[in-house]
Amino acid sequence: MAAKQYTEEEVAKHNKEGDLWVTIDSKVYDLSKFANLHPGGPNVLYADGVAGQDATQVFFGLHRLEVLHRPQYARLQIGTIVGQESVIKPLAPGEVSKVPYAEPTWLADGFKSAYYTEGHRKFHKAVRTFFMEVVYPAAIQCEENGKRIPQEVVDKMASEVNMIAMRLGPGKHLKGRMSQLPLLMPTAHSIELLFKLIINTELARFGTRGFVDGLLNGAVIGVPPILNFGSPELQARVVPEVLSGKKFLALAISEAFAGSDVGGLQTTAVRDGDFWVVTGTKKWITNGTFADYFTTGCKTETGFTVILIERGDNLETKAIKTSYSPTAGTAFVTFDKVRVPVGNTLGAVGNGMSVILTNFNHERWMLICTALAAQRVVVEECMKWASQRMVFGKPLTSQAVIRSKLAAMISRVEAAQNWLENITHQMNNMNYAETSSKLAGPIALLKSFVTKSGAETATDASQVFGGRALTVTGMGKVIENYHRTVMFDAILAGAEDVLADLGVRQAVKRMSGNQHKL
Ligand code: HEM
Repeated sequence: MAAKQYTEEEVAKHNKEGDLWVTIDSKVYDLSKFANLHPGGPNVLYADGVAGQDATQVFFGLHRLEVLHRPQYARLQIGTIVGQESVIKPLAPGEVSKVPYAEPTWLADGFKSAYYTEGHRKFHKAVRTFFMEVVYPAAIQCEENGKRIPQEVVDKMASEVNMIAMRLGPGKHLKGRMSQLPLLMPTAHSIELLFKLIINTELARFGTRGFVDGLLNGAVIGVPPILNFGSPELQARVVPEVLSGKKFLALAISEAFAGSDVGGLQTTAVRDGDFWVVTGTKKWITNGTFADYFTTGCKTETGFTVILIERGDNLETKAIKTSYSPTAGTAFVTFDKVRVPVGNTLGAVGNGMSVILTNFNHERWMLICTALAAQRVVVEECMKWASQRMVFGKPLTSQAVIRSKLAAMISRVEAAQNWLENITHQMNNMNYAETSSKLAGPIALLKSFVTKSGAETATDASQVFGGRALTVTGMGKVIENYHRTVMFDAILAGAEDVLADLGVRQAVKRMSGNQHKL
């Protein structure tokens, strides 16, 4: 950090081409050489009120703070203004935002919660710190270059904090791993669903929707059927490889022939002695391009059966171009008479539909967490932007129409957060069977609500940011990524309208019988 101090009068003398200084948030920058390289052009820098002046307000109307922290720009700083202190600071890793509604109330100063304890807060801080320090830099890079999550990040997630195992939530797969979690585990014996909620909401704050799925989501949704329905031998062989980040796994259910209507699946598995012979295709398979295993829904003689298929001869994956980053590894998978040991069957033959359907609750709940967290980040971005953007000499927040959009956005995330915490509390207190019978409907309704409100928030946020919401880099980059990708949440793990309908059908089913009359 440059230590030299200048007075405002000294800075003001450097106000022309070839000799150009500006002050931003009490820091003095020498832009003499940079001016011709400036992406916004040199002339804007020579303007009155900029050259030799305090350009803080105009700067933050056009750039994100992170610009000043990029090494190539940070080194333009030559000193500070005497007697002034910088007031604009990025959050330290693990720190909670002070912007109203940027965090759920349980993290806000002075608010109480019926669900969370001091242990959850400590856990939250550790998870946020880990994600910001270890995973976030990779998220930004991979979202842009489309490559899969780097192996060294996977290794750190697995070996340093057991993040891959923890992302699966409570269960026997955590046994023996606890001792490796001193940094993150508030208590050494259990990890209930609120911890998993915290992990999911933290990783969705990156503003990089493709990478969020690329962060081994395939394993998060594809390993539970192995844990719940696989033989002990299969579990012992496959689960440690995946949870240690040595192998990757994808859930392969949807097809070009069938998406939310899983009854229409056409991939077939035919018995041949001790093997299944699997033939067919799967589409939209997240992490499929780099997966080693596929938890696959197949049509068998007596109904549907879920089978774990290992990559090998006759199994091909092709990347599908989608509107989010290829870092997610979205694939088209072809099985051409793939031979799979019968021991890889998950659950009873013909009982695959219930394996698929029970797994959906867990997948949808996870998606609600990430969709909601991403939506909350949009609220934070809009709160900040509407306060710093000046129009007609006043901040955007002085416009009633903007305040009304903020009101709608805030209300939607707060409503969904409270609903999610309630459902999570119920899940924590119900066994697997009860969750399946009582919560499939509420989870489906909440997912539908969160994704519908996400689309509304994407539209509102784009109006707040204007043209900036349309560019991949710069001020509106988070909003651009959000409105380009918001439909993924509305479609993956069950389309929005189908789920809304499922929620109501489940409720109506619970009213069967004659006892409910007005
Ligand atoms: C340390 C000083 C500055 C640096 C390092 C810097 C850097 C940048 C960068 C990297 C961009 C590309 C967009 C982005 O990534 O956000 C940009 C765009 C721009 N900058 Fe600067 N800038 C500085 C100061 C200023 C100042 C004082 C002005 C005052 C008018 C200005 C006006 C602009 C404009 C008009 C754009 C185009 C914005 C857009 O397309 O939305 N810059 N600048």
